[in-house]
Amino acid sequence: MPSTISSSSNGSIIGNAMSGGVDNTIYKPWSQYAQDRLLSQSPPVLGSFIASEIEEAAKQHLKEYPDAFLYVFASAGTNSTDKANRDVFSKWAIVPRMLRDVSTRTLETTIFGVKMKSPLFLSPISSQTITHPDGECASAAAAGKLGVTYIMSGAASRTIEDVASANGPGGHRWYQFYWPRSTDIAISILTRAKENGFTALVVTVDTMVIGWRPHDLATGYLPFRHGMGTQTAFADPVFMSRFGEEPILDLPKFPYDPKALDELYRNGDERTRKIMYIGAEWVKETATHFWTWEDLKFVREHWDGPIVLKGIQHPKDAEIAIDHGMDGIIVSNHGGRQIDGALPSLLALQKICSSSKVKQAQSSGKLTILYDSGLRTGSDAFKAIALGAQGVCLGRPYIYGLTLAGEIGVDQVIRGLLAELELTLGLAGFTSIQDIHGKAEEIMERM
Ligand SMILES: Cc1cc2nc3c(=O)[nH]c(=O)nc-3n(C[C@H](O)[C@H](O)[C@H](O)COP(=O)(O)O)c2cc1C
Repeated sequence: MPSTISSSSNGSIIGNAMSGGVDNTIYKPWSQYAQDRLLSQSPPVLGSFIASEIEEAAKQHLKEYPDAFLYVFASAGTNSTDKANRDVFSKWAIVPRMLRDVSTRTLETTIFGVKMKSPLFLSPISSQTITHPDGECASAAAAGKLGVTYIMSGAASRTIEDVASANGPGGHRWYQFYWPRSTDIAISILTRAKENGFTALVVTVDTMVIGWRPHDLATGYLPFRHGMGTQTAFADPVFMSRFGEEPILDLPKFPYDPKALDELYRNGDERTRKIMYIGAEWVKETATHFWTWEDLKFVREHWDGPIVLKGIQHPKDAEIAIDHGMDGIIVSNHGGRQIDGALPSLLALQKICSSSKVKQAQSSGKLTILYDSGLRTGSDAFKAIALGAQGVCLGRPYIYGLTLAGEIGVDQVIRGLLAELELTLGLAGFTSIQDIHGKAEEIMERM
């Protein structure tokens, strides 16, 4: 195996020396990670590369806080949509081609005019500090160092400013907007996101209210109640001025203990009472109103970068998004956390990408399509891209990496998935994402 590959390859730069006019930049392909692991004498940081084993280890790790694990793990109702999201990947099989020179491979792609090292995004996930003390800052840091785009949740447990700083000056970051009803607060949040280098806005359209999640309902687990996952609001000067307060930056940290906080509340602890009161006001701002297509005009007026709707499942909605001048969609069912018994998201992707209006908008560069929900492996990413996604979003698996090991745990999850994607690409006979994009009919078989 060659130890270096051409400059068109992806991966991280491990050296950058100019000698005699020759650029000796050495690129490390993502698949080098597999080589490194095979030669390593030590186990991987997460103990495994198998998503289900890492999930189990995260469950064990959080055994003193089972509700925190279940908040991440569980979905709506009977978890049937979550299961369907996984099962559907096995309905498509990759049919590899042989004897092609695919020794130089790249995962590079360009999205909204920005060249990216890979088509991977980290899905917006709220309240990450319930699983690890470093919360979103660790995930954003790992993504930033590996050139993966970090989508920050509007319900994060760290500030916009801190997440941007952890993601770093060269990091790619998008902001996911949970839309407050008050115009002045909405504008303030959008302005802060813009000023902190978030280049695209993700508007989540499938979570106007939280779905029926039996585990959280049975245990009364709602981190936002105690300010966990509301740091965007508590750091916002416009929102806080409504209560005559300065921004509050030290909200509950890991380990998040709802019972202890409730006890403090009952005992009249002034600070806890204040946080719980303001937290409840924020929930009223963001989780009680169903926005409509017409309302998107407001977002367009106040955000001058690309806008991406997250949670689209119906081809007609994808078409309406085009009519409303949206720049992209994330085909997602929120990991099955909103509707039990819903369409598996990969099937939704196939249907959406079969619409001629969508195809035309995508090929003319008007509409970017990302995939989300149930993605666990590099092979899953290959399939979603072959079905028409330009990029893929990873959800729960990186939170389990975070739970177990903070930033280096997220790093392992990302590297593992991208190494597997690059290997799968080559073993299937292709050298780039562009080779397989939208080619499902030629390169996969429906089972
Ligand atoms: C604990 C948790 C919190 C989430 N928070 C958000 C959020 O704040 N905003 C959002 O758009 N999606 C949120 N999601 C959904 C994810 O962005 C993504 O759609 C989902 O995790 C994909 O499913 P998967 O993890 O099974 O692949 C959350 C998901 C989980 C598991």
